[in-house]
Order: sequence, then structure tokens, then C-alpha cells
Amino acid sequence: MSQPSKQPLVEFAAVDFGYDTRLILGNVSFRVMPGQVVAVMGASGGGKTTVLRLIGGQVRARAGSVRFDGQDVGAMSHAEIYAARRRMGMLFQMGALFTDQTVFDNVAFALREHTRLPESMIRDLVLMKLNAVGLRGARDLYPAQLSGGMARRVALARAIALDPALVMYDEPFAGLDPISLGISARLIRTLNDALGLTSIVVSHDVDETFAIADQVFILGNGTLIAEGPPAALRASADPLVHQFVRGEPDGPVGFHYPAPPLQADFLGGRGTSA
Ligand SMILES: Nc1ncnc2c1ncn2[C@@H]1O[C@H](COP(=O)(O)OP(=O)(O)OP(=O)(O)O)[C@@H](O)[C@H]1O
Repeated sequence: MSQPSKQPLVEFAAVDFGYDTRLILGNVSFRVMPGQVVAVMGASGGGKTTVLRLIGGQVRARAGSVRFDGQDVGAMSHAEIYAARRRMGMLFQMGALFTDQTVFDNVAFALREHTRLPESMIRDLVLMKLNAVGLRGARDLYPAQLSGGMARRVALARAIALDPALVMYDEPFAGLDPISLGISARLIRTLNDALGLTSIVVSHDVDETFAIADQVFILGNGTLIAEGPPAALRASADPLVHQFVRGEPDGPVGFHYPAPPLQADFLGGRGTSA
């Protein structure tokens, strides 16, 4: 019997990336092993979505390498990137469903677009995916007839329709009520394990994400400031990690954007040289 692969499914090695002259990520290295659920967290604007875009080949690293299943994404041709993306499911917060199509047709879309499977097989695959997210019975509904949590689950079924190796979630819990949020988080873990996926979740929800992740990467100040299993990060004495995990307003990451002293803007500017 062959041994399970020990090669990372995703690997960042000393990655630098910036838009224009501004560096967004500097010297970022991490690995995602097959079967893991990993979380990419950190302050807003810290480059979390950019990490997903680098993996999907929408943008390329300036230095270092981004590998997907051993292949350097930055060196792929368009055809290779297209083929690699077929092995990646993406679920974005605003990954709107097609409003004029039923739940069934939304999930069937990628199968019809990317495969030549007969409709009878597509039907079975779609219903299996819908069953996995608990919505087999909702197949004939239109998106307008779904709750926010249900719509998110349909989007999840759509993201896994092609049996991807990797599923990337960008803010999958945004806008959900606490119950739907908990259900969605557990579903990500359950599907990951039941279907043999690997999952990367970008999220701000510390509790829900820590509850399902094997490994957490925290981005801050343009680089990876911490990584480890959730329990280790919760126990971390590092002030940055501590502030992030507890959601505290005061700490190494300031609440205020740099500004002149208060008295310069109020009290008629008294006490300033301005
Ligand atoms: N196409 C673009 N051109 C120029 N700058 C961009 C572009 N896309 C993103 N940025 C900038 O890159 C930085 C990182 O953006 P990114 O979306 O990766 O952050 P994020 O950590 O996902 O943020 P959030 O949690 O707020 O979604 C931000 O400062 C953003 O303004």
C-alpha cells in the first residue's frame, strides 16, 4: 500500500508581495499539509486575501515561491494555472449565487462547465454535495428563498462540486448569526475530514476559527507574526498574539491611525506650534 504523501499541498517560501511600490507581504513562509484545516488571520488589510490570491495564481510573488501540490504557481503557464484552479474550490464572502438559477443549478454549474459528465451523473453528484451540507431538500429553491446561512451552505456545496484538493474560504462567516456561524464552521471541518479535503480559512472570528483549525497563521505588520495550533496561540505570551487572540483594543497594534495630538485638533489648537 502506498504511504500518504508528506508533501505540503501549499507551501510559501520567503514570499514577498506588493501592489505597486507598497509591500503587503514580506518574507512569508508556511506550509499547509494535506488534510489540514488552517486559518489565516490578522488585522484588516494585513494581506490575508492576498495569500489566497497568490495560491490561486491571480497575483504572483515578487520574490520567493508559492507552491501548490509541488508546482511553483508563479512559474505556471495560463493553462497550468487554469488546471490547478480546477483543483481549488473557492468560497468568498460575497461569492453570490446566481439569483436566476435554482440551488441545484448553482451547484451543477461547475460540473456542467468543466466536465462532460452525463446529466444523470451530474444529478447524483449535485444531490450528494447538497446532502453533505444538509440541503438536498432545498434543491428547487431560488437564492432569494434561502436564509443567509443556507445560501452560504449552497455556496459551499458549489465550491466542492468538482471534488477539489484544496478549498479556500474568504470570510465564510461574515454576516452570519451566531448559530449559523457555528454550523458553518463545524461544516467546514466535517466536510474537510469526510471528503479528504484540505482547507484554508481566512477569518476574523477567533473563537469559531480556533475551534476548527489544526494550525493558525497570524499576519501582521506585513509578515507572519505567529503560527501554531490554536491552543498554543491562546497560551502565547507574545503581546501581539495576545492582543489578537483576546481582541483587545490596546496593545502593540494601535487603535488609532497616526494623528496629531488631540489638542492640535480640538481646543482651538492651543498648545501646538501649528
Ligand atoms: N488590487 C489591489 N491594488 C492595490 N492594493 C490592493 C489591491 N488589493 C488589495 N490591496 C491592498 O493590499 C492590502 C492587503 O489586502 P488584503 O485584501 O489581502 O487584506 P486582508 O487582510 O484580506 O484584509 P481584510 O481583513 O480587511 O479583508 C490592503 O492594504 C489593500 O488595500
